[in-house]
Amino acid sequence: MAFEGLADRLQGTIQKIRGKGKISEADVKEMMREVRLALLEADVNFKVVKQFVKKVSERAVGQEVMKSLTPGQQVIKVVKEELTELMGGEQSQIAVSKRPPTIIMMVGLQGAGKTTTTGKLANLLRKKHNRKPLLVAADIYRPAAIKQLETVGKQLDLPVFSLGDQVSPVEIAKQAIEKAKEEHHDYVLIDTAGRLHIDENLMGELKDIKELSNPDEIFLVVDAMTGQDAVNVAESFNEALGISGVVLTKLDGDTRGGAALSIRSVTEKPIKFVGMGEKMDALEAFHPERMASRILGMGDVLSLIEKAQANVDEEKAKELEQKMRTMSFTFDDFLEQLGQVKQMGPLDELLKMMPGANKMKGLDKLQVDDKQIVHVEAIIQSMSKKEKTNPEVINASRRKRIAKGSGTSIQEVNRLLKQFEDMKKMMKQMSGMQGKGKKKGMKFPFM
Ligand SMILES: Nc1nc2c(ncn2[C@@H]2O[C@H](COP(=O)(O)OP(=O)(O)OP(=O)(O)O)[C@@H](O)[C@H]2O)c(=O)[nH]1
Repeated sequence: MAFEGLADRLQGTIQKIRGKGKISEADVKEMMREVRLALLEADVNFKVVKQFVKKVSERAVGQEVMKSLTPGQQVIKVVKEELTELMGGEQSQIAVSKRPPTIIMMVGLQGAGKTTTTGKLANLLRKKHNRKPLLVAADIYRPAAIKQLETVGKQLDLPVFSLGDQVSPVEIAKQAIEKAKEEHHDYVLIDTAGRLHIDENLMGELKDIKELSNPDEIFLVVDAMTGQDAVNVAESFNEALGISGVVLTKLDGDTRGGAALSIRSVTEKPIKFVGMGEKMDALEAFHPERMASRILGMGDVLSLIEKAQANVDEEKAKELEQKMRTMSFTFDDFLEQLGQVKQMGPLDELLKMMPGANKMKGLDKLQVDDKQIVHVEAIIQSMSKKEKTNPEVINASRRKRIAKGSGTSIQEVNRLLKQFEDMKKMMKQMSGMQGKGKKKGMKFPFM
């Protein structure tokens, strides 16, 4: 899991001071020593670490007193705010040209994920922003690169502009932009050549394309797994070409986090998007504050909610809520809820966004098994209508029949019945609590 070591260490440090009613300078010093180590271990640039620790220390010692927080919580708040700031503060938006098409140049070293990201970004622009992007294959040095972009285009059902590998990239860009104007594409995404390392030829060509196409954005794609190398690459590209933002790929891997935390501060250019997997929908806008929460174990609840909103039918959600309140929740509802959760993506990914998730030891190994869900579904489908509505009628012989019918075991049937009972109890507690204004952590009912 990305940021795991950093998250563990920072959360350990925070745990120590969380409840403290008083915090001395020595406490802050001690804490800052651990924060410093945690950041260095996560491969964050040492200058960045130094500045960060200095800022947090100053603010933590000279805290204005807020009544609603304990001193321990105030220090945590400072750490979170500064982490957010370090990653760019506000979420940064993608440019929109006043005179369409908006032109985006995608640059980066080979293997960083440039071509994949170009496809993902076009997909996002179309799906989320209702745009009509044109993809441009301008990497003529690696014939496979053109094919790769064409494959991506086919997969997404998006047009790809290509003139083969005998025409110069500058000419390709020029003609692509003309075509985009004619055909009313509002975004042009130019996939430029990548090399194994930065050299003058590459930069020269990129500068030529930049000069001709006058792009609204130049996105540098870097691989988060390469840590400080990614930061150095960003610095070089920015100096030579001037970039407008960074896309950090492979954040789904177990990167220590150094690149994510250093790039903004070193290059003064924002991280705009993060790649979270190989699939074409695995690109997310980068939210510094959410990322900071995630690192500090406060959970990325907002992203989770957004994901849920994108996938859950609102009408149905309301209906479900009503049922939960009136306690008329049945196994049929449960089945439907399972279906909706499944649409949100693999369960272990969702779980990782929950507050305290990286405290749950072995979550990575746990691999919340989507197969398990299939079993649960099979069990429910083997129940009669009456059993689904009134599970208390399910006696021993019915359990045997259900297990047989669903190809599972009696133990599994028992477990599900028990979980369902527990879940109903929990719902009762929660709906009872709402009136009193108390909060309790939500749990995935069937975990
Ligand atoms: N896990 C994961 N893999 C990714 C991500 N982004 C890209 N990849 C993978 O990284 C590999 C390289 O991606 P490409 O898009 O081919 O790289 P490129 O930078 O275009 O390389 P060139 O075309 O050679 O310049 C591919 O196997 C991608 O599937 C990501 O966010 N997560």
